[in-house]
Amino acid sequence: MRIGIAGITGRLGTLCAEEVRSAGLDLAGGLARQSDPQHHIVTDPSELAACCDVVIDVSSPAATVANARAFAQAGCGWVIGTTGFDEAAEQAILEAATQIPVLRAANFAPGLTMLLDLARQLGAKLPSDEYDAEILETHHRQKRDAPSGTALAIGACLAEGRGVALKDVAETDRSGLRGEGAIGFASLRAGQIVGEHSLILTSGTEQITLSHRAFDRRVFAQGAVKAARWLAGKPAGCYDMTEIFGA
Ligand SMILES: NC(=O)C1=CN([C@@H]2O[C@H](COP(=O)(O)OP(=O)(O)OC[C@H]3O[C@@H](n4cnc5c(N)ncnc54)[C@H](OP(=O)(O)O)[C@@H]3O)[C@@H](O)[C@H]2O)C=CC1
Ligand SMILES: O=C(O)C1=N[C@H](C(=O)O)C[C@H](O)C1
Repeated sequence: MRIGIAGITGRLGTLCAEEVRSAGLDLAGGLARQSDPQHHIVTDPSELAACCDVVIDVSSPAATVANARAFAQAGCGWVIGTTGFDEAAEQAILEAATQIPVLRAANFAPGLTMLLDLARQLGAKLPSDEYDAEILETHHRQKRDAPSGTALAIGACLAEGRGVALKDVAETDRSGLRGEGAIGFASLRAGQIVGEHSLILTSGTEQITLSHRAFDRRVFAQGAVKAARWLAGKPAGCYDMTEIFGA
């Protein structure tokens, strides 16, 4: 099975390449902003897609629209770990998923995949007029997007459990009073912290916190490679990490 990595020179992409090799799979090449023919690194996503069964994309939202077109045209699978998309990128992903298999996960870690399901359950069971929901995420100083993709995914699952859409209740600007039923977000950026997320639900009489801490970025790379192996040859559509780790 031939795997390509978009963002191969990055923090996560480098580790994904190592995991592909150590799983005995064929690392067909990579995509970055600078080509490097000696290491099969190209700048054109069509060139990468032409030699891959699946591409693991851990690059940048700026690359997503072009990647979507190229991968859909070539018919290769697309595992998306990138976060921080705008509306155009979201649309491009949905369109691509009508033509190719797309597995999208803001977080490839097994524990976090479980946490998403727990968030959905808590949303369904703990009433939003009694339990205030806050999501706190902490990452390294190089991270560009906030809230993190994982924080937004936790919020979306909690909102789903509550029977509302996250966009209607998300609060990222914390000036003024918190809204009724709001899901609040807070972000910290410091040092080399790999990734920490907490969902905190607080009533007048108790508090429950679900927390996840990734202390080795390899947990994401391993999940991404498992996802790529699973996705190869699947029908077109949208998939997520519950296919790999259950929930
Ligand atoms: N799903 C998950 O479990 C995880 C997701 N992530 C997400 O993965 C993404 C990458 O994170 P990280 O590795 O830390 O980031 P880095 O900045 O370290 O790496 C980004 C990579 O993408 C490439 N790149 C950037 N812009 C473009 C572009 N316009 N076209 C093609 N390639 C581009 C860079 O190439 P160059 O070197 O040439 O600049 C580099 O290889 C982020 O969105 C992050 O949130 C991160 C960790 C876990
Ligand atoms: O940029 C990162 O590093 C991470 N990004 C993902 C996110 O935005 O949720 C996942 C992980 O927490 C690390």
